[in-house]
Amino acid sequence: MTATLPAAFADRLTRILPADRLDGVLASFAAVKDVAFRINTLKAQPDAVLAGLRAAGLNPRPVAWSPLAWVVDAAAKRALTETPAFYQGEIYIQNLASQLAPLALAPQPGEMVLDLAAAPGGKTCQMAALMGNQGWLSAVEPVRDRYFRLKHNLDQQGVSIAHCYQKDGRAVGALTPERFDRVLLDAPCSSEARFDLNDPDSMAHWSPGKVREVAHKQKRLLLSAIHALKPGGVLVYSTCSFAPEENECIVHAALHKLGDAVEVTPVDIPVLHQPGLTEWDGKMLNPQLAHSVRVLPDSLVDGFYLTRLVKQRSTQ
Ligand SMILES: C[S@@+](CC[C@H](N)C(=O)[O-])C[C@H]1O[C@@H](n2cnc3c(N)ncnc32)[C@H](O)[C@@H]1O
Repeated sequence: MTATLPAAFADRLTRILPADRLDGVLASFAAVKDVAFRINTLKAQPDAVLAGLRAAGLNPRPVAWSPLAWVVDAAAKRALTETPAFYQGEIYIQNLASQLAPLALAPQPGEMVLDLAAAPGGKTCQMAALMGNQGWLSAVEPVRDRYFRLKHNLDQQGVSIAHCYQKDGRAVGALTPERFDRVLLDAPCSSEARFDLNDPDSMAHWSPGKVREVAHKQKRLLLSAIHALKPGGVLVYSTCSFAPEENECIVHAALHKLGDAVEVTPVDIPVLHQPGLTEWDGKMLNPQLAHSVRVLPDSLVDGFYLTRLVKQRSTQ
C-alpha cells in the first residue's frame, strides 16, 4: 500500500478530531474492513437466511445492537455475493454506519416518507422494511444511471411502497410542501469518511474546493427537505464526510434561517461516536449541534455524521 491521504485533508482532520481519536481514525483508512450486511425482512426470515449462509460455508457474526445486522470477514465478501440470499435480495451489503440513519429516523408503517437523495437505495430498502411495506415512500435521485440502479435495487429487495422520481431534490420542497411525516436526507458529499488507502481512486476527486461545492448544494437540499416535512415531522440529515462545512455548518445555516421552526433532538447511537462540533474556524455554531453525532470509523464501521431534526411549526 503506497497511497497517502491528501495533505490538506490530513491537516484538516487534526483540527476536526479530538487528539485522542486521531490515531484510531487514521488507522481506519488503512484497514481492510470486514463486510456488514442487513437481512431484508421483506423477502425472508432471518433464521432461514442465516441457515442458508452457514450451509454455503459462511460464518456470519451478529451485531449486538441490531438483530438484522451481521458481519462476515473481508475475505468472505466474494462468497457472500455468490449466495442465493444475495442475488435474491434477501440480504443487502450495507455498512453499519449507513444502517444507523434509517434507525434514527424510525419510519412507521402507514406513514408518508421521503428519501431525498436515494440511490443506490440501501437506506430506502431499509426504511421500507421498517415500514413493513405499508405507507408511501418517495425516493428521489437526479442522476440517470443511479436512478435506474435505485429502481432495480428496490425491485430486487421486494419494496412495493416506493415511488421513484428522477428529480433534483432542491426542487422537491416547493413541489410537495409539508407533505411528509419523515424525511431522510443522506446528502451527496465529499465522501471523506470512505477514503481507503487500499483504493487511491476513493480520494482522487477530493479537494477543499469540492467540499465548498457540495456544501453549497447540501444547504439548499436541507432547506428543501425541511419544507417538504409536515409540522411535527422528523428529519435525519446525514453524510459520510468529516468536514464541518458539510455537517454542522449546514444544519447551523438552516437553524439560523428558520429560527425555532426546527430543533435538533438527541439520538441514541450504539457505536463509537463524539458529539457534533459547536465551533468551527473560530465561529460559534448553534449549541443544539452538540446533539448531532459524529460516528468515528474503525476497522468495521465507516465514519458518518447524523443529525435528527424535529419540525416545530410550519415554514410556509
Ligand atoms: C450519499 S448518496 C445516497 C446513498 C443512499 N441514501 C443509500 O443509502 O443508498 C447521495 C445521492 O445523492 C444524489 N444527488 C446528487 N445531487 C442531488 C440532488 N441535487 N438532489 C438529490 N439527490 C442528489 C447522488 O447522485 C447520490 O446518489
